[in-house]
Amino acid sequence: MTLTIPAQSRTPVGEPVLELRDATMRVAGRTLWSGVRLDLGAAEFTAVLGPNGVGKSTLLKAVLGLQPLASGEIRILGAPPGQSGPRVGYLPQRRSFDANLRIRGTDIVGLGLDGDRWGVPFPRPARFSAKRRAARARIAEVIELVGATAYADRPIGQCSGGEQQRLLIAQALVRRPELLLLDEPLDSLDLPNQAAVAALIGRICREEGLSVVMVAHDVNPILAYLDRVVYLAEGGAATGTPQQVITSETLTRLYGTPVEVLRTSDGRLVVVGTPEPPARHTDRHDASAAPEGTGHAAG
Ligand SMILES: Nc1ncnc2c1ncn2[C@@H]1O[C@H](COP(=O)(O)OP(=O)(O)OP(=O)(O)O)[C@@H](O)[C@H]1O
Repeated sequence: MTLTIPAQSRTPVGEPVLELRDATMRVAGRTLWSGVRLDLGAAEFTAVLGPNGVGKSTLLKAVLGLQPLASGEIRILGAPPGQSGPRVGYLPQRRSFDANLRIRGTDIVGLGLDGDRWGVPFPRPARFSAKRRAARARIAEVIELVGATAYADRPIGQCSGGEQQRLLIAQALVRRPELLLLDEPLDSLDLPNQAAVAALIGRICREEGLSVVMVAHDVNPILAYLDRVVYLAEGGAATGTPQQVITSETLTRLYGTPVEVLRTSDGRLVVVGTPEPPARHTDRHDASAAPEGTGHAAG
Protein backbone atom coordinates (compact mmCIF):
# COMPACT_ATOMS: atom_id res chain seq x y z
CA MET A 1 0.00 0.00 0.00
CA THR A 2 1.36 3.46 -0.82
CA LEU A 3 0.50 6.43 1.31
CA THR A 4 1.95 9.71 0.19
CA ILE A 5 1.65 12.61 2.57
CA PRO A 6 3.46 15.57 1.06
CA ALA A 7 5.24 17.90 3.43
CA GLN A 8 3.33 21.08 4.16
CA SER A 9 3.93 23.27 1.13
CA ARG A 10 2.13 26.40 0.14
CA THR A 11 2.36 28.52 -2.95
CA PRO A 12 4.17 31.77 -2.15
CA VAL A 13 1.86 34.79 -1.99
CA GLY A 14 1.87 36.58 -5.34
CA GLU A 15 2.56 33.47 -7.41
CA PRO A 16 -0.40 32.26 -9.47
CA VAL A 17 -2.07 29.07 -8.35
CA LEU A 18 -4.55 28.93 -11.21
CA GLU A 19 -4.57 30.89 -14.46
CA LEU A 20 -7.22 30.81 -17.18
CA ARG A 21 -6.37 32.69 -20.36
CA ASP A 22 -9.29 33.31 -22.74
CA ALA A 23 -10.52 29.80 -22.07
CA THR A 24 -13.30 28.49 -24.30
CA MET A 25 -15.19 25.24 -23.78
CA ARG A 26 -17.23 23.48 -26.46
CA VAL A 27 -19.14 20.26 -25.96
CA ALA A 28 -21.19 18.48 -28.60
CA GLY A 29 -20.75 21.41 -31.01
CA ARG A 30 -22.04 23.95 -28.46
CA THR A 31 -19.96 26.71 -26.89
CA LEU A 32 -20.57 26.45 -23.16
CA TRP A 33 -18.41 29.42 -22.23
CA SER A 34 -15.72 31.56 -23.75
CA GLY A 35 -13.31 34.34 -22.85
CA VAL A 36 -12.83 33.09 -19.30
CA ARG A 37 -9.88 34.83 -17.68
CA LEU A 38 -8.84 34.25 -14.11
CA ASP A 39 -5.77 34.77 -11.97
CA LEU A 40 -6.09 33.00 -8.66
CA GLY A 41 -3.35 33.61 -6.11
CA ALA A 42 -2.49 31.80 -2.90
CA ALA A 43 -5.22 31.87 -0.23
CA GLU A 44 -7.76 33.39 -2.64
CA PHE A 45 -11.37 32.28 -2.90
CA THR A 46 -13.25 32.35 -6.22
CA ALA A 47 -16.83 31.28 -6.96
CA VAL A 48 -18.06 29.97 -10.30
CA LEU A 49 -21.65 31.13 -10.71
CA GLY A 50 -24.36 30.79 -13.35
CA PRO A 51 -27.60 28.99 -14.16
CA ASN A 52 -28.10 25.23 -14.46
CA GLY A 53 -26.36 23.62 -17.39
CA VAL A 54 -24.16 26.62 -18.20
CA GLY A 55 -20.96 24.63 -17.70
CA LYS A 56 -19.81 25.31 -14.13
CA SER A 57 -18.91 21.69 -13.36
CA THR A 58 -17.29 21.42 -16.78
CA LEU A 59 -15.04 24.34 -15.84
CA LEU A 60 -13.78 22.38 -12.83
CA LYS A 61 -13.28 19.34 -15.06
CA ALA A 62 -11.22 21.46 -17.45
CA VAL A 63 -9.06 22.60 -14.52
CA LEU A 64 -8.63 18.96 -13.51
CA GLY A 65 -7.55 18.08 -17.06
CA LEU A 66 -10.60 15.86 -17.63
CA GLN A 67 -12.16 18.02 -20.35
CA PRO A 68 -9.93 19.77 -22.92
CA LEU A 69 -10.44 23.42 -23.86
CA ALA A 70 -11.48 24.36 -27.39
CA SER A 71 -9.08 27.29 -27.18
CA GLY A 72 -7.18 29.31 -24.63
CA GLU A 73 -5.02 28.01 -21.81
CA ILE A 74 -5.20 26.78 -18.23
CA ARG A 75 -2.14 26.63 -15.96
CA ILE A 76 -2.20 25.18 -12.46
CA LEU A 77 0.76 25.84 -10.22
CA GLY A 78 2.73 26.62 -13.38
CA ALA A 79 1.82 23.38 -15.18
CA PRO A 80 -0.87 22.25 -17.61
CA PRO A 81 -4.02 20.65 -16.13
CA GLY A 82 -3.71 17.11 -14.84
CA GLN A 83 -0.08 17.33 -13.79
CA SER A 84 -0.32 18.61 -10.23
CA GLY A 85 -1.35 15.39 -8.50
CA PRO A 86 -2.22 15.80 -4.81
CA ARG A 87 -1.49 19.53 -4.95
CA VAL A 88 -5.09 19.81 -6.26
CA GLY A 89 -8.02 18.60 -4.14
CA TYR A 90 -11.48 18.02 -5.58
CA LEU A 91 -14.89 17.52 -4.02
CA PRO A 92 -17.37 16.48 -6.73
CA GLN A 93 -21.07 17.30 -6.67
CA ARG A 94 -22.79 15.89 -3.64
CA ARG A 95 -22.95 12.15 -3.13
CA SER A 96 -25.62 10.90 -0.80
CA PHE A 97 -24.82 8.18 1.67
CA ASP A 98 -27.26 5.39 2.42
CA ALA A 99 -28.56 5.74 5.99
CA ASN A 100 -27.46 2.15 6.64
CA LEU A 101 -23.87 2.65 5.45
CA ARG A 102 -21.64 1.49 8.29
CA ILE A 103 -18.30 2.96 7.17
CA ARG A 104 -17.09 5.52 9.72
CA GLY A 105 -16.45 9.18 8.99
CA THR A 106 -12.77 8.65 9.83
CA ASP A 107 -12.50 5.99 7.12
CA ILE A 108 -14.25 8.26 4.61
CA VAL A 109 -11.56 10.87 5.29
CA GLY A 110 -8.86 8.20 5.01
CA LEU A 111 -10.08 7.39 1.50
CA GLY A 112 -8.59 10.75 0.49
CA LEU A 113 -5.18 9.16 1.14
CA ASP A 114 -6.00 5.70 -0.09
CA GLY A 115 -9.07 6.03 -2.30
CA ASP A 116 -8.87 2.70 -4.07
CA ARG A 117 -9.88 0.84 -0.93
CA TRP A 118 -13.51 2.02 -0.95
CA GLY A 119 -15.67 -0.61 0.70
CA VAL A 120 -12.78 -2.97 1.43
CA PRO A 121 -11.88 -3.51 5.09
CA PHE A 122 -8.40 -2.24 5.90
CA PRO A 123 -6.00 -5.06 6.75
CA ARG A 124 -4.50 -4.10 10.10
CA PRO A 125 -0.96 -5.31 10.68
CA ALA A 126 -0.10 -6.04 14.30
CA ARG A 127 2.24 -3.07 14.45
CA PHE A 128 1.48 0.08 12.52
CA SER A 129 4.24 1.31 10.30
CA ALA A 130 5.53 4.86 10.59
CA LYS A 131 3.61 5.70 7.40
CA ARG A 132 0.40 4.34 8.85
CA ARG A 133 0.89 6.32 12.05
CA ALA A 134 1.55 9.49 10.03
CA ALA A 135 -1.61 8.83 8.03
CA ARG A 136 -3.69 8.38 11.18
CA ALA A 137 -2.27 11.57 12.67
CA ARG A 138 -3.02 13.52 9.50
CA ILE A 139 -6.58 12.16 9.33
CA ALA A 140 -7.19 13.18 12.96
CA GLU A 141 -5.66 16.60 12.29
CA VAL A 142 -7.83 17.36 9.29
CA ILE A 143 -10.95 16.08 11.05
CA GLU A 144 -10.22 18.53 13.84
CA LEU A 145 -9.61 21.28 11.29
CA VAL A 146 -13.15 20.90 9.93
CA GLY A 147 -14.65 20.56 13.41
CA ALA A 148 -15.82 16.96 12.92
CA THR A 149 -14.00 15.21 15.78
CA ALA A 150 -17.17 14.66 17.83
CA TYR A 151 -18.85 12.49 15.20
CA ALA A 152 -15.98 11.18 13.04
CA ASP A 153 -16.25 7.68 14.51
CA ARG A 154 -19.95 7.42 13.79
CA PRO A 155 -21.16 5.51 10.71
CA ILE A 156 -21.35 8.08 7.90
CA GLY A 157 -24.97 7.10 7.17
CA GLN A 158 -25.92 8.29 10.65
CA CYS A 159 -24.30 11.72 10.25
CA SER A 160 -26.40 14.73 9.22
CA GLY A 161 -25.98 16.32 5.79
CA GLY A 162 -23.83 19.10 7.23
CA GLU A 163 -21.69 16.63 9.18
CA GLN A 164 -21.22 14.49 6.06
CA GLN A 165 -20.19 17.52 4.07
CA ARG A 166 -17.55 18.52 6.65
CA LEU A 167 -16.12 14.99 6.51
CA LEU A 168 -16.03 15.09 2.70
CA ILE A 169 -14.23 18.44 2.84
CA ALA A 170 -11.76 16.84 5.24
CA GLN A 171 -11.28 14.02 2.73
CA ALA A 172 -10.47 16.56 -0.01
CA LEU A 173 -8.00 18.32 2.34
CA VAL A 174 -6.20 15.32 3.76
CA ARG A 175 -3.34 15.38 1.23
CA ARG A 176 -2.73 19.08 1.89
CA PRO A 177 -3.72 20.45 -1.53
CA GLU A 178 -2.75 23.98 -2.50
CA LEU A 179 -5.82 24.35 -4.72
CA LEU A 180 -9.22 23.03 -3.65
CA LEU A 181 -12.01 22.61 -6.22
CA LEU A 182 -15.50 22.28 -4.73
CA ASP A 183 -18.57 21.50 -6.82
CA GLU A 184 -21.70 22.89 -5.11
CA PRO A 185 -20.70 21.82 -1.59
CA LEU A 186 -23.58 23.81 -0.06
CA ASP A 187 -26.28 22.15 -2.13
CA SER A 188 -28.91 20.27 -0.15
CA LEU A 189 -27.79 21.82 3.14
CA ASP A 190 -30.19 23.91 5.20
CA LEU A 191 -29.42 27.61 5.63
CA PRO A 192 -27.60 27.38 8.99
CA ASN A 193 -25.41 24.56 7.63
CA GLN A 194 -24.76 26.49 4.43
CA ALA A 195 -23.53 29.41 6.54
CA ALA A 196 -21.43 27.15 8.77
CA VAL A 197 -19.78 25.24 5.88
CA ALA A 198 -19.18 28.50 3.98
CA ALA A 199 -17.50 29.99 7.07
CA LEU A 200 -15.40 26.83 7.44
CA ILE A 201 -14.16 27.02 3.84
CA GLY A 202 -13.46 30.76 4.17
CA ARG A 203 -11.45 30.14 7.35
CA ILE A 204 -9.43 27.28 5.87
CA CYS A 205 -8.70 29.37 2.81
CA ARG A 206 -7.29 32.24 4.89
CA GLU A 207 -5.68 30.34 7.76
CA GLU A 208 -4.24 27.42 5.80
CA GLY A 209 -3.24 29.46 2.76
CA LEU A 210 -5.41 27.30 0.52
CA SER A 211 -6.77 28.63 -2.78
CA VAL A 212 -10.39 27.68 -3.41
CA VAL A 213 -12.59 27.55 -6.51
CA MET A 214 -16.18 26.76 -5.60
CA VAL A 215 -19.12 26.17 -7.92
CA ALA A 216 -22.19 27.72 -6.32
CA HIS A 217 -25.80 28.29 -7.19
CA ASP A 218 -26.36 31.01 -4.61
CA VAL A 219 -23.54 33.39 -3.88
CA ASN A 220 -25.10 34.70 -0.65
CA PRO A 221 -23.65 32.24 1.85
CA ILE A 222 -20.08 32.69 0.57
CA LEU A 223 -20.10 36.34 -0.45
CA ALA A 224 -18.34 37.56 2.69
CA TYR A 225 -15.36 35.30 1.94
CA LEU A 226 -15.01 35.76 -1.83
CA ASP A 227 -12.20 37.53 -3.63
CA ARG A 228 -13.55 36.93 -7.11
CA VAL A 229 -16.38 35.46 -9.12
CA VAL A 230 -16.49 33.87 -12.55
CA TYR A 231 -20.03 34.34 -13.84
CA LEU A 232 -20.95 32.09 -16.78
CA ALA A 233 -23.96 32.76 -19.00
CA GLU A 234 -25.09 32.51 -22.60
CA GLY A 235 -21.78 31.22 -23.91
CA GLY A 236 -19.82 34.09 -22.35
CA ALA A 237 -18.27 34.93 -19.02
CA ALA A 238 -17.57 37.84 -16.68
CA THR A 239 -14.79 37.76 -14.12
CA GLY A 240 -14.01 40.20 -11.35
CA THR A 241 -14.85 40.98 -7.76
CA PRO A 242 -18.45 40.26 -6.76
CA GLN A 243 -19.23 43.98 -6.63
CA GLN A 244 -17.87 44.38 -10.16
CA VAL A 245 -19.68 41.45 -11.73
CA ILE A 246 -23.01 41.07 -9.95
CA THR A 247 -24.48 44.32 -11.19
CA SER A 248 -27.41 45.11 -13.49
CA GLU A 249 -25.01 46.57 -16.05
CA THR A 250 -22.59 43.63 -16.23
CA LEU A 251 -25.24 40.91 -16.15
CA THR A 252 -27.36 42.70 -18.77
CA ARG A 253 -24.31 42.82 -21.02
CA LEU A 254 -23.48 39.19 -20.30
CA TYR A 255 -26.98 37.83 -20.92
CA GLY A 256 -27.76 40.23 -23.77
CA THR A 257 -31.15 40.85 -22.17
CA PRO A 258 -32.25 43.23 -19.40
CA VAL A 259 -31.25 41.88 -16.00
CA GLU A 260 -31.75 43.71 -12.74
CA VAL A 261 -29.85 43.32 -9.52
CA LEU A 262 -32.25 44.47 -6.79
CA ARG A 263 -31.68 45.22 -3.13
CA THR A 264 -34.27 43.91 -0.67
CA SER A 265 -35.24 45.71 2.52
CA ASP A 266 -32.91 43.48 4.55
CA GLY A 267 -29.98 44.47 2.36
CA ARG A 268 -29.89 41.38 0.15
CA LEU A 269 -29.59 41.66 -3.59
CA VAL A 270 -31.69 39.54 -5.90
CA VAL A 271 -30.85 38.95 -9.54
CA VAL A 272 -34.00 39.00 -11.70
CA GLY A 273 -34.66 38.74 -15.40
CA THR A 274 -32.25 35.90 -16.14
CA PRO A 275 -33.49 32.61 -17.60
CA GLU A 276 -33.08 31.28 -14.07
CA PRO A 277 -32.16 33.50 -11.10
CA PRO A 278 -28.75 32.11 -10.19
CA ALA A 279 -27.72 34.39 -7.39
CA ARG A 280 -29.02 36.32 -4.45
CA HIS A 281 -26.59 38.07 -2.28
CA THR A 282 -26.01 40.72 0.30
CA ASP A 283 -24.18 43.66 -1.15
CA ARG A 284 -21.47 44.74 1.24
CA HIS A 285 -19.51 46.69 -1.32
CA ASP A 286 -19.61 49.69 -3.53
CA ALA A 287 -20.50 48.25 -6.92
CA SER A 288 -18.77 50.83 -9.05
CA ALA A 289 -15.65 49.43 -10.70
CA ALA A 290 -15.73 47.74 -14.08
CA PRO A 291 -15.16 43.97 -14.25
CA GLU A 292 -11.96 42.55 -15.69
CA GLY A 293 -13.71 41.29 -18.75
CA THR A 294 -16.98 40.19 -20.24
CA GLY A 295 -17.41 38.10 -23.30
CA HIS A 296 -20.12 36.81 -25.54
CA ALA A 297 -19.83 33.94 -27.93
CA ALA A 298 -22.05 32.34 -30.47
CA GLY A 299 -23.19 29.27 -28.63
N1 LIG B 1 -18.52 15.56 -22.43
C1 LIG B 1 -19.70 16.12 -22.71
N2 LIG B 1 -20.35 15.84 -23.86
C2 LIG B 1 -21.53 16.39 -24.17
N3 LIG B 1 -22.16 17.28 -23.35
C3 LIG B 1 -21.57 17.58 -22.20
C4 LIG B 1 -20.32 17.04 -21.80
N4 LIG B 1 -19.99 17.56 -20.61
C5 LIG B 1 -20.97 18.38 -20.26
N5 LIG B 1 -21.93 18.42 -21.21
C6 LIG B 1 -23.14 19.24 -21.22
O1 LIG B 1 -22.71 20.55 -20.96
C7 LIG B 1 -23.69 21.24 -20.20
C8 LIG B 1 -23.04 21.84 -18.96
O2 LIG B 1 -22.88 20.83 -17.97
P1 LIG B 1 -22.36 21.17 -16.52
O3 LIG B 1 -22.61 19.98 -15.66
O4 LIG B 1 -20.96 21.66 -16.59
O5 LIG B 1 -23.30 22.37 -16.09
P2 LIG B 1 -23.49 23.08 -14.67
O6 LIG B 1 -23.47 24.54 -14.91
O7 LIG B 1 -22.51 22.55 -13.69
O8 LIG B 1 -24.97 22.60 -14.31
P3 LIG B 1 -25.70 22.39 -12.88
O9 LIG B 1 -25.78 23.73 -12.23
O10 LIG B 1 -27.04 21.88 -13.29
O11 LIG B 1 -24.89 21.39 -12.10
C9 LIG B 1 -24.80 20.26 -19.92
O12 LIG B 1 -25.82 20.48 -20.86
C10 LIG B 1 -24.13 18.91 -20.10
O13 LIG B 1 -25.05 17.95 -20.49
